[in-house]
Amino acid sequence: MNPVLTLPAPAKLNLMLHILGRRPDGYHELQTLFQFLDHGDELDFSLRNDGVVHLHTEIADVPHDSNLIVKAARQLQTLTGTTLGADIWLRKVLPMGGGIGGGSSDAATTLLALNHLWQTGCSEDQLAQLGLALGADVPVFVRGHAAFAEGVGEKLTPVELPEPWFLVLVPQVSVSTAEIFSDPLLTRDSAPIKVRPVLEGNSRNDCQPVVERRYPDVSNALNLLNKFTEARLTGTGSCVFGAFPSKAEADRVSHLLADTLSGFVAKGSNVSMLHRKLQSL
Ligand SMILES: C[C@@](CO)(OP(=O)(O)O)[C@H](O)COP(=O)(O)OP(=O)(O)OC[C@H]1O[C@@H](n2ccc(N)nc2=O)[C@H](O)[C@@H]1O
Ligand SMILES: Nc1ncnc2c1ncn2[C@@H]1O[C@H](COP(=O)(O)OP(=O)(O)O)[C@@H](O)[C@H]1O
Repeated sequence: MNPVLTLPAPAKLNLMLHILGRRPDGYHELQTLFQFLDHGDELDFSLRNDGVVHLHTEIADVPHDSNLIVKAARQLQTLTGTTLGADIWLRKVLPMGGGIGGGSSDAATTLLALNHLWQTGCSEDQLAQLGLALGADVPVFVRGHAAFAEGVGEKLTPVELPEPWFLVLVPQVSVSTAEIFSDPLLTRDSAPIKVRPVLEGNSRNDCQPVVERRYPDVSNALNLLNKFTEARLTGTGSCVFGAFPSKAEADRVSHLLADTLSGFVAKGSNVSMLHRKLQSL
């Protein structure tokens, strides 16, 4: 048995999300602030010499070849022409369709892991570009630093943010990103804003009113969390989050809400735990 490389795939939060307009291809121009959480999936990678990419873990409603992990691996094979393959296992922790980027993070971890295992020598720029074709959120996970993102999420300016503890509530609904971006009532004309006012807290999530209207469970979660701290939607949801000064305080509120809503407590981090682990290899 070949040695196994085990790496994390952390979640992200969109601390704010403004929609500036719609491009001719239908995609929306955004401004968003990404921070990572010390909480996520975990993947195991083992080298194969026959070029086969085999993900051994099935996830509900996602066929093997549509899984972003498999797609990422194959894209890297195509780009580099390597004849190597991999066996991959996934421990799925992050809720799907939750706006915390699980699929995108799995894809980014796969690109970085296999570039390392296959010794394909791609630069971070090349991997971020490859990742963008898989999803708008993949590049920030490849870069691994908290960032102010523009364009569709690919123009990244690294930022240093406070690293509070977050309580993330997980309403039991999966929100389709495409459905929210096609809603006629979505705000699409927010004025561009500079990083500084964003860091001073002058922001919101433009998707939130549309998601709240369509998903009462999300609206309930926001109302409940708002009783304790300012609550906000991440991405297109369904997850909502609030910041706390300590783990003890976040845990306390989590326990108070536990009968009504599931969730988890995790620390915000400006350097993703994937990159911290890679630096130690
Ligand atoms: C909104 C964000 C914010 O971080 O996160 P999530 O809530 O999905 O995690 C992302 O931009 C989501 O990125 P991602 O989840 O990769 O979206 P994609 O698969 O690329 O796009 C799904 C669909 O959403 C719409 N879409 C997505 C991104 C964007 N900037 N404009 C869009 O109009 C398009 O209709 C697209 O077909
Ligand atoms: N490895 C993966 N993990 C999660 N979802 C995946 C994966 N590969 C493909 N998908 C698909 O991507 C969709 C969005 O996944 P996810 O990243 O978890 O949500 P979000 O973009 O809301 O944060 C899923 O509903 C699923 O159909």
